[in-house]
Amino acid sequence: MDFMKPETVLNLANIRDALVRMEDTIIFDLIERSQFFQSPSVYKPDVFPIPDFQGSFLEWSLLQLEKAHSQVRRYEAPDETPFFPDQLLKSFLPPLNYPPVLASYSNEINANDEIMRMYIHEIVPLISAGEGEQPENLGSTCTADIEALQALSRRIHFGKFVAEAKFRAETERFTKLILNKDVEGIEDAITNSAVEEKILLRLLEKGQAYGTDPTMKYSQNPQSKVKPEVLVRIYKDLVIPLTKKVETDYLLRRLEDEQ
Ligand SMILES: O=C(O)C(=O)C[C@]1(C(=O)O)C=C[C@@H](O)C=C1
Repeated sequence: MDFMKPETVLNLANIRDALVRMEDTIIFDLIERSQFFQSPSVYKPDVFPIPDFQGSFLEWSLLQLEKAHSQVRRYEAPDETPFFPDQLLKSFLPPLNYPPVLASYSNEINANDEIMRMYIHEIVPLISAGEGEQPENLGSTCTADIEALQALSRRIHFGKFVAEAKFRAETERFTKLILNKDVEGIEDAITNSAVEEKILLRLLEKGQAYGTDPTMKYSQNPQSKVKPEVLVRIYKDLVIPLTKKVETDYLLRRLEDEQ
């Protein structure tokens, strides 16, 4: 899909292809993070004497990166959602002027606080190499976290494109549901259980393939770095439900643009 060509962005098959590719990035990022211990000091506020900053080492690191990336226009792209939208810097490059494909309020749909909470409290304990601290790996842990968080955020906020494509395909049906503020009805309308099942099955296969050394496949006990069942659980309980929440939050406001 090409963000300069709106028709390619709102094609549900293209969107789903992009989501499939993002699985690979997410799995590899989680595998990368899994070699380190939990290291709670990365996530607790005010553990380190960071000058002029109150918050965790991870928050500080991610903010520095977002400031730098905002200057190379990362957050002008409609598929990138910052964790610190109020603290970005202006780019000295000319603006990109992507043709609008999403509703005018789409930047206000930002699930990154929830993604951060879910990642720290649910995903990190599931995938880390052990509990406790690894002081020599604070930086590597934190950069692995940032990669994983950004990949998860991009995937989950892709729900906006899915929602827009679905709204355009069934405008009348969604208009009724939105006017009735029928959250359950919207959730039902955006759910495609067959697609979800396919994703979970594919994750199981990918987890078995990517997480192991392929030359060891005939050995008795090839070790997965992140257990395939854990990947499935992360998607089933966290990634897909949050994607659906982004879709629903986006759709609930979708008639604002029609007025
Ligand atoms: O592919 C879709 O139709 C989506 O809405 C995306 C997604 C997902 O998160 O992967 C979410 C809800 C559907 O039930 C199926 C899949």
